[in-house]
Amino acid sequence: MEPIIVLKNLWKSYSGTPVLKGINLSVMPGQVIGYIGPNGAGKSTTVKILCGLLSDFEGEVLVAGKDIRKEPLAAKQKVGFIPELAELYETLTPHEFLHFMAALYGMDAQVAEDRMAKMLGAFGLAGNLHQRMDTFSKGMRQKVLITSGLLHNPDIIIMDEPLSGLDANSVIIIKELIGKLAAEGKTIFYCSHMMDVVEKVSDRIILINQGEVVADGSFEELKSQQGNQSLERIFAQLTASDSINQAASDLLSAFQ
Ligand SMILES: Nc1ncnc2c1ncn2[C@@H]1O[C@H](COP(=O)(O)OP(=O)(O)OP(=O)(O)O)[C@@H](O)[C@H]1O
Repeated sequence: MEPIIVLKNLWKSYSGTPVLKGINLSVMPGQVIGYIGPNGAGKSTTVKILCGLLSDFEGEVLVAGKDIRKEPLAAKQKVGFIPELAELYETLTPHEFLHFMAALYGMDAQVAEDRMAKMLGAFGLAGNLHQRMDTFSKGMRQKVLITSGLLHNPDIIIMDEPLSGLDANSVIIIKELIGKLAAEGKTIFYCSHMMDVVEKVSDRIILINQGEVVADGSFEELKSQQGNQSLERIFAQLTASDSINQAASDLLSAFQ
């Protein structure tokens, strides 16, 4: 089996400052990757490159066997992106917005219609299909974004903090959905700071720090390497430059 995502010696700089420093990764179809790292580690930059939103990088990126720079449209057809925050066209209804997205992907309108009805129904939004999204709560918007990322049935699903704003029941639905999508052979690239969720849903965890991979393996493998700790502890051990307790005290001292 061929890897579905390949990053070869990926470097990316902003104004001459490198933020990704030679990332190498091979992801096999059906894997659920938990891509984690501290603020500013380079997660969103990696995701933007994978989605074809940034092209001024060095190295090679293959998505579903396509070079993302040479064949961006063919690669993007295979990818569904669920961002944490996105510009939704708020004056549209989910029905209008999702049909617009479906048309961009060249989907059959009836297939899109049936899928959006089922997906929004599963999220409890069946009654909101024709309501303008400027009246929606954060969680309702997030459910529309998730639907939009999955509507064209992509082989690769890239999620950047997809649970942001979702209530507890919806979080459970998404966690279950990730497992079911992977069982169908979909590849999930899941970026998050929610360590408990990453621990549960991922079968491979990649930890980056300052633009470099510092750990790569299943949760069990990371635990055996790092001394049987929670993912939160492993994360802190591999990425915190200063004591976390000290940082909390320093923050508090600002009020004294
Ligand atoms: N458009 C930009 N111009 C300049 N610097 C940028 C730009 N976007 C990101 N950076 C810098 O690149 C580094 C990596 O940012 P990135 O957004 O990829 O991190 P991240 O791991 O997603 O962080 P977070 O967890 O906070 O979302 C940071 O130092 C950030 O300041």
